Amino acid sequence: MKWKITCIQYDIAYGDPERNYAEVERRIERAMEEKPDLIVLPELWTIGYDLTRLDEIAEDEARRAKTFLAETARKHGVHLVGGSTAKRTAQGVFNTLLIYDREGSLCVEYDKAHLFQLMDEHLHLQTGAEKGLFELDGIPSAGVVCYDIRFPEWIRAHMSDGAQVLFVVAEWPIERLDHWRALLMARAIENQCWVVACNRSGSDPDHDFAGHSMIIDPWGEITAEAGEKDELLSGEIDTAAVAETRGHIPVFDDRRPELYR
Ligand SMILES: NC(=O)CCC(=O)C(=O)O
Repeated sequence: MKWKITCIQYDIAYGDPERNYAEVERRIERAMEEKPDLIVLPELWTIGYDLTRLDEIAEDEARRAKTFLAETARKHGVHLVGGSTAKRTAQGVFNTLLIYDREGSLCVEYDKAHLFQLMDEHLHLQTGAEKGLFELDGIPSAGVVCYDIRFPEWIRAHMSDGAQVLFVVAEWPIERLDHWRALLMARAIENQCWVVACNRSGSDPDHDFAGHSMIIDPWGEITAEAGEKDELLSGEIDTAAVAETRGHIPVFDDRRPELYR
């Protein structure tokens, strides 16, 4: 399967859902001029990291984001890795990644599993406990959120279940740009999978963000990479490269899980 992918890297308005919905709608319209098969949005694109006002700006059961993403996917006939939003539930607020296929059907609702203490997530959010596995056009895929990429065992658990493409949505600060690039490349190389990572650009009151959304092939080569500023980053992936790479160095056959305790 070949997919043309566009990552919408932009400067999320802090704590301002109205502005963000309008901005993302406009940017998706613009991205569609290139007719991608799949569009990716960043982490917490509805509110940014304004976690102290979640009472006001988190969405009950992520209803608004779900309606917007489903309708947008259907209207444009595009798969939407719809970034994440702050989802209010009876158990508290989750940082939730939503993925829709081009018919507007929900493929996966993944709650970020690892909360990033440096950005106070542990004070305001709940941890998820389910994997972000799904299929698009019959391709087994996985989606995770930002800090999750620092946990290779979590990503491996997805890949051992057969995923071939890893989608990462993020708000990753600039001071750890070298970690962002190295971790994404490592996840691609060790799992012999495509990595499609969409970060935000710009700043909020506490952080400057890195941009550098990227697409990495199963050999670990970066095939597309954005700069620091707002950008529509486009690239193509061919999922046949996964079987080729896994056939060349059969890491998954050679694993010795009985040793890894
Ligand atoms: N939003 C996040 O999870 C940020 C993670 C991060 O910056 C890191 O270094 O890890």
